[in-house]
Amino acid sequence: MRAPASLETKVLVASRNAKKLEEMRRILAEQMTAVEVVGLDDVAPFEEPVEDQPTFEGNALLKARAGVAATGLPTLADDSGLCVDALNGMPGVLSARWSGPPKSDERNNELLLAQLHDVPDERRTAHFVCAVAVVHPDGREIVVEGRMDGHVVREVRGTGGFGYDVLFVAADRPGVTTAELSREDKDAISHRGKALREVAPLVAQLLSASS
Ligand SMILES: O=P(O)(O)OP(=O)(O)OP(=O)(O)OC[C@H]1O[C@@H](n2cnc3c(O)ncnc32)[C@H](O)[C@@H]1O
Ligand SMILES: [Mg+2]
Repeated sequence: MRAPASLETKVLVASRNAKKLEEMRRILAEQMTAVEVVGLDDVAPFEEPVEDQPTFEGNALLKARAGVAATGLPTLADDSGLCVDALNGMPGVLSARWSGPPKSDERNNELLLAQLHDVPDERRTAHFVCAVAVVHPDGREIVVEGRMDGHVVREVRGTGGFGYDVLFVAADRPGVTTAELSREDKDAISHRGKALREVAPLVAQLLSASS
């Protein structure tokens, strides 16, 4: 027998990226007031999967399934990245580790700038993608994707956000990088904001509906 919905309001958010997790917690808190979000630091350590899938969806599912298997909690995971048209969609799923280990946003940004050095302004278009996977212990799974279009600028600007935000200008907010937006404004237009706002009501349904 399944537990009543009232006992099933904890959701594990499986991310090791503190700044991403902060965005996820903030957006989810607005959308799902009755749900308690726990992080990987709040549960017993477990072996986390290698993100070796060719798609954001595949990696998000890997991370969410591993969380459920280890904790028994409904688990939500985000796999995201920047897809640059002049680089045939790269770094894409490799965004976090584009410049090799250990993960470094600063080196990733330096490498991206170097790779785009000779690319003229009109061909510096790019978009962020965020796939959010939610996996329930009973096997039900949901994946949604959000996207934010824009372009890559020529020098880093701003102190907010994380990752490639210092180099990315969203089409919806011309003239400033997404690292120069307020947290709320980034959430309003971001790939992550879009995906999480779409998935939140589905999570509520998943937690309350009997299978
Ligand atoms: O897998 P987890 O543990 O969640 O943390 P991670 O940082 O490795 O996350 P991903 O594998 O999903 O890789 C996402 C990378 O894409 C970039 N990225 C994703 N969303 C971004 C955003 O909103 N702003 C800037 N860069 C972003 C950034 O380099 C992230 O490290
Ligand atoms: Mg990762």
